[in-house]
Amino acid sequence: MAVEKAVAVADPDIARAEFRNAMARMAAAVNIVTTDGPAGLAGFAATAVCSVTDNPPTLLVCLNRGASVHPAVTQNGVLCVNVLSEAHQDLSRLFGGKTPVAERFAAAAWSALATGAPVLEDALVSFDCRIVRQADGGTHDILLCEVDAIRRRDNGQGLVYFDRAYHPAG
Ligand SMILES: NC(=O)c1ccc[n+]([C@@H]2O[C@H](COP(=O)([O-])OP(=O)(O)OC[C@H]3O[C@@H](n4cnc5c(N)ncnc54)[C@H](O)[C@@H]3O)[C@@H](O)[C@H]2O)c1
Ligand SMILES: Cc1cc2c(cc1C)N(C[C@H](O)[C@H](O)[C@H](O)COP(=O)(O)O)c1[nH]c(=O)[nH]c(=O)c1N2
Repeated sequence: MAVEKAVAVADPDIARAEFRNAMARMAAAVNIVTTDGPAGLAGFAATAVCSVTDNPPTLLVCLNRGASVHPAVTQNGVLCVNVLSEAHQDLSRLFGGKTPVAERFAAAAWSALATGAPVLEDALVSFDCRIVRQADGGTHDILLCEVDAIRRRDNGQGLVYFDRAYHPAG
């Protein structure tokens, strides 16, 4: 095993950089989180998504307070977590960059389930959610999301983000 350095992270700037380098070594599923409603249509690429409990079915999503999508997501109070397949790398790049909203959504086909948040037609699975609580995570808001509806397909490989690059999960 190659041994790497251990780093103390007292300096905040070094801590941030070292934390990001460390997080780059944590493989994560890639999702597109969408919303629609009175505050408008929006969507962003997200890896900070995980399961909280199955009773009631609940996910958490960490959303940067400075993101352009933040007002739409939090004011609409609904979102859909669309889990991406290996075929969705280009779509993820669109939703993870500074592309205008209309251009992001024009690149794929969408439908809706219970909340009206856009459901990606060929997602591996889509969790249609209501935001039931919002916790303060500093630069990010931690959104606790109860699942109202699920759509799943049983074929296709996942998409993983690791070492700042996309990889097929299988
Ligand atoms: N949780 C997040 O907010 C998050 C996650 C992944 C990527 N991003 C953004 O996507 C862009 C490209 O990311 P990258 O992975 O190629 O390189 P990067 O060096 O910016 O990030 C490396 C890793 O650090 C974590 N990270 C990055 N920014 C973060 C933030 N603001 N808060 C908490 N964790 C963060 C993520 O796990 C990321 O994969 C950057 O602008 C980054 O901020 C944000
Ligand atoms: C692979 C990957 C993963 C994530 C992101 C990016 C990328 C490339 N981004 C950033 C988010 O997608 C980005 O803020 C918006 O899409 C574009 O920024 P604006 O919304 O225009 O500010 C991101 N942002 C966030 O608040 N929570 C997250 O979990 C993630 N995860």
